[in-house]
Amino acid sequence: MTQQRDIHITEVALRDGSHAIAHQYTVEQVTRIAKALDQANVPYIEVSHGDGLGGSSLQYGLSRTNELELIEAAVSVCKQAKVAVLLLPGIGTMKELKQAARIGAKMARIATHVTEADVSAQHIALAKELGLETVGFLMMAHMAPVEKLVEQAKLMESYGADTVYVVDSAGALLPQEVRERIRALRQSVSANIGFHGHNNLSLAMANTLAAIEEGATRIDGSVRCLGAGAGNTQTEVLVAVLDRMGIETGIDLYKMMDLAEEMVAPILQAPQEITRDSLVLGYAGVYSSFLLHARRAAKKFGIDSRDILVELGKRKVVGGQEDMIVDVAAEIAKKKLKSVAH
Ligand SMILES: CC[C@H](O)CC(=O)C(=O)O
Ligand SMILES: [Mn+2]
Repeated sequence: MTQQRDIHITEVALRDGSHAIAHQYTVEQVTRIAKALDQANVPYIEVSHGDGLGGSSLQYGLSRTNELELIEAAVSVCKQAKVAVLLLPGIGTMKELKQAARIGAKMARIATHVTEADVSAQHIALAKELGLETVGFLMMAHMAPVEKLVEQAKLMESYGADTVYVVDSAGALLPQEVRERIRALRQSVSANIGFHGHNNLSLAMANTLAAIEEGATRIDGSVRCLGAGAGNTQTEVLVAVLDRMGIETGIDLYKMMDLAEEMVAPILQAPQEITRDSLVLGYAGVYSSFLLHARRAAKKFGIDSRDILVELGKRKVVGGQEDMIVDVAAEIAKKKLKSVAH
């Protein structure tokens, strides 16, 4: 089934959504959901641990099921969709990327902090060598000025990335800031431009539309918003909105609505919504995937998770520094004890 598409959507519920369910996907769930997404004509379906290939660990959260089994399951039921994998150099390795390609992944998204594109060079080169469609994924895009983002995107393009993404990992960007970033990239790189939003400030949809209006053609969505923090731009809603705008995604809206309601909603222990914690992520500019870790640390030390998140924001902590969450929580608890003693 080929169709002319104005916007190419990558569905991330089976990867970013894994954060929201503490990486507990089963083969059965992934098979059912991937099959339904494929039948709804979604072009790309990302499957990996929430922190990318190799993420299953005590630091990032143990997966219930080996991600290679999940990827294999998705590949086995996709007739037209391409299965994508995410890889953060340092968490995932070349070996895992090769394994993913061997079992049928067709797209690799290589993610780095927005100022560290240089660490993606070898992984992007390997992905191209393996014949994968390759994306450079610049995370925490709110933390760098526009010129820096452009410089880093150019690096990824020079390594061979077909597409470069602006990733609003903290859900902290405002629509005007998204516009500036996408516009600047459009003027400076020839690669496709993509946008990945988080809904911590309830701006994922507005930011996604701003990105599209400025020329982004690769867009991430997640069924029922399933993703870290308050989740991502809701795919089935995005498909409906773009349809109203006369923008073609090639995706069957009713099929998306049905799978969201019947397959994804029942997996969730609680609806994906903007809670006080996820709101603080966007407000303080903290990595969305820190949310569950901060909640656990808050419980352990008997403190408010918002205090941890605000402090992490002040210290500009980035992905890979998850161990800081417990350190910060311990410091806050100590200060609290001292102030009670005085
Ligand atoms: C830890 C990887 C991260 O979840 C990637 C991503 O989706 C983001 O930065 O938003
Ligand atoms: Mn994300």
